[in-house]
Amino acid sequence: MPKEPSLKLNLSKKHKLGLRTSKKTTRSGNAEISSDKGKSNSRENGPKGDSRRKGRTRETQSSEDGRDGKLEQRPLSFNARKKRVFAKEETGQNAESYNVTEASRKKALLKKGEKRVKEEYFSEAKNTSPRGRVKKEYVKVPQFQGRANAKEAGKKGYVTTDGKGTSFSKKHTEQKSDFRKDISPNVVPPSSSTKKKPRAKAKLDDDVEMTKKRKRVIKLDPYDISNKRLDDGIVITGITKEQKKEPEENHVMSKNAQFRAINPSPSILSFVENNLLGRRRMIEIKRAGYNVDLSAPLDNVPFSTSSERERIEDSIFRNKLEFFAAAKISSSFPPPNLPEIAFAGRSNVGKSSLLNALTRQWGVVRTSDKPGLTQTINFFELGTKLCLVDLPGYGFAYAKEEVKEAWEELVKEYVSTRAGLKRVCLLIDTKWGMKPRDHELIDLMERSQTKYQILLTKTDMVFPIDVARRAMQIEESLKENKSVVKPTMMVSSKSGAGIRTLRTVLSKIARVVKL
Ligand SMILES: Nc1nc2c(ncn2[C@@H]2O[C@H](COP(=O)(O)OP(=O)(O)OP(=O)(O)O)[C@@H](O)[C@H]2O)c(=O)[nH]1
Ligand SMILES: [Mg+2]
Repeated sequence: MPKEPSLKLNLSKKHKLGLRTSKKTTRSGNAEISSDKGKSNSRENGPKGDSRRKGRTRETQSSEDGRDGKLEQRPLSFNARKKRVFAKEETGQNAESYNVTEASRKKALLKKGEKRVKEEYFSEAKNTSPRGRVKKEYVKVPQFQGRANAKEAGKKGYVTTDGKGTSFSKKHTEQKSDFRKDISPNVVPPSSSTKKKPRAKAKLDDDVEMTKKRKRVIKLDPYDISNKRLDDGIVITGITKEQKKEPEENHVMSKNAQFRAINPSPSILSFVENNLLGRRRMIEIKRAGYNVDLSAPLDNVPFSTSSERERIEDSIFRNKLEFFAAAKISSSFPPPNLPEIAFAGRSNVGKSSLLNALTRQWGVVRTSDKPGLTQTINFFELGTKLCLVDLPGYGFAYAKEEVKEAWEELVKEYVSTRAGLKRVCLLIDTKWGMKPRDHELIDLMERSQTKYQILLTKTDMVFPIDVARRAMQIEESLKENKSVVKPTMMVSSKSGAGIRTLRTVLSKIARVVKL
């Protein structure tokens, strides 16, 4: 504090000296620029360069301090530089503390477009401001604005070190004009700075609010559905979760709405009810007289004894189911000695399970919950009357693309060329309905005039009304087809629903057909 009056005196003297002093400082400024140029590379080369820079900063300061011999020598820190930005821009008194000599020297340095010059310029501002009271008064409020300016400067390429950058020179032109204002004692009255303060404070408040908001957004995990605030529609990167989902949901909703709008025919509805198709409660099945302790309980005669249940109504299906051939290529197909009924459909739709359920010989045909288990065309004899053929599935399967394509080609060849093939049961998952691959196969069978019948599977997975709707939907879509055999069958290998009816339909084929 005692140094302050002497410093002011010194500055005013230099102000009067004017041109002579400025010439001197300009020369010294140039000399420093050239020395800086020599060091600029070393600055970029890691800690060694940094230590040199620090050393240089000390030297520069000490030489300048030597001029007035009053300021403390110490290395520049990043924070110190930032603070000095405010000291220069916002504080009138600080500006006054600049002398003209220093101003003209800085002007010359800034023209050279050196980043280092900027650093020094701010360091000078720090050094020329008396430590203590002044700093406390003026640094406090504008600090934020100064930081913002520093950030802005960074964005605009303020720190371009090539000396040619336009953004750099632009910024320095602004700095120059600001600097002139600062050195003029009339331009920055203390009242003007106090007028600016509320605005600065408002901006500061806004900034703080913005920072808070931003922080809140970052804290939210967009994939955390447990976070209720997300469901409330808080903006995440400009789009709410609800907005994001809207088109997709609309699409799904419209499909669902279409499905729900289907009115099944009375015959389909009564078939579903008579066969207890669809998802049913255990108590309902019990009340209807079925023995729920048995596998596939609905493949049963209601209120029957055990012996009655074991007696399959159609004699053909009482025969033993025997595997006799597997084919990976069409040349390995066995000779068509028996009428054949093939089971086709997408992978995992329940083809193999249905063969077991029809014959009540669980385990003869291998099944799996992993799509793609059946990879060859498997031929099963049912006595001497009928041949059941289990085809590999198409669509999604755990197999290589080329392998799946080969299966598909094999299936297509079989259904379109096989002599002795009397019917293809095309299995469709009730829940998912028909898919493009199913339509492909249907088109092929239409072209080759192969008789096919649609079988809805896994009916125990959906509500009875939806079983009826699906059957209605498929019948409507295949109204024009010639090779399709009606009605659409509905079954569940698990509950046994619809199995007895299917047996009756299929055994008729064996009886009617003669090879
Ligand atoms: N809930 C229910 N599950 C079934 C039904 N039929 C079959 N499944 C299950 O569906 C899965 C696939 O059955 P699979 O008979 O192996 O199906 P697939 O059509 O032969 O499959 P690929 O051989 O891969 O073409 C198995 O886990 C079965 O238990 C059914 O009617 N209801
Ligand atoms: Mg299978």
